[in-house]
Amino acid sequence: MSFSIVIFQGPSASGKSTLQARLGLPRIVTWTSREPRPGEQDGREYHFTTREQMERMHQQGQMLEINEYRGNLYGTSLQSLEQAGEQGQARSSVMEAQGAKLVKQLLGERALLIGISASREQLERRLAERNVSMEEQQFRMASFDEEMAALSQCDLIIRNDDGQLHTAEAIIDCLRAGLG
Ligand SMILES: Nc1nc2c(ncn2[C@@H]2O[C@H](COP(=O)(O)OP(=O)(O)O)[C@@H](O)[C@H]2O)c(=O)[nH]1
Ligand SMILES: Nc1ncnc2c1ncn2[C@@H]1O[C@H](COP(=O)(O)OP(=O)(O)O)[C@@H](O)[C@H]1O
Repeated sequence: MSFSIVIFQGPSASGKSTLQARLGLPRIVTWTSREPRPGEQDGREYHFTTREQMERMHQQGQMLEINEYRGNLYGTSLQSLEQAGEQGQARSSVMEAQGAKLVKQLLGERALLIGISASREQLERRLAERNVSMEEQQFRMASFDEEMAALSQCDLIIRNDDGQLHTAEAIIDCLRAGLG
């Protein structure tokens, strides 16, 4: 069996982007209506756009999935899915739980859902170390319980607690060898 898409899900700061980069598959750049954060570039972290534009794209059938998360829309366009890599090559994406569930329903066994977990205390500390404001930290932690509960829908859950990064990376390296 071969996977078309590998999706990382889990709470904020659990290490989804870090492990996605480690996997090394072409990354799908998704769309969001949220404001870019300092240092983020349009077309690199996300395609930044308006809520109206995303809703229009959705109505026109251009989106694989679209979901509201913490007050903003996030979604994967069919075009960005096609553009991410060569035909037949698996791609990777990071999604919140509802979107990941939808893609799994749509693509079935062609989608591999990898959940990343870590404790609440550790995630709060990681966010604090990233110079995120207190308000933003609370905002991002608001979905912690929901994201942790939704790990049960994953095909595989990788623990990425403090001190576990090497093990988590070693698991990803095994997957990379298998996907290559
Ligand atoms: N459903 C869905 N979720 C997405 C998509 N792109 C990003 N996300 C998720 O939206 C959530 C919020 O992302 P972001 O605003 O970057 O904040 P952070 O990951 O908490 O720092 C994360 O769980 C992302 O993985 C997408 O195309 N569809
Ligand atoms: N096992 C770990 N122990 C300590 N810090 C980690 C670990 N894994 C990731 N980090 C750090 O936590 C922060 C959040 O990681 P990131 O991959 O951006 O998370 P996410 O994409 O889930 O929001 C980064 O600064 C990253 O270097």
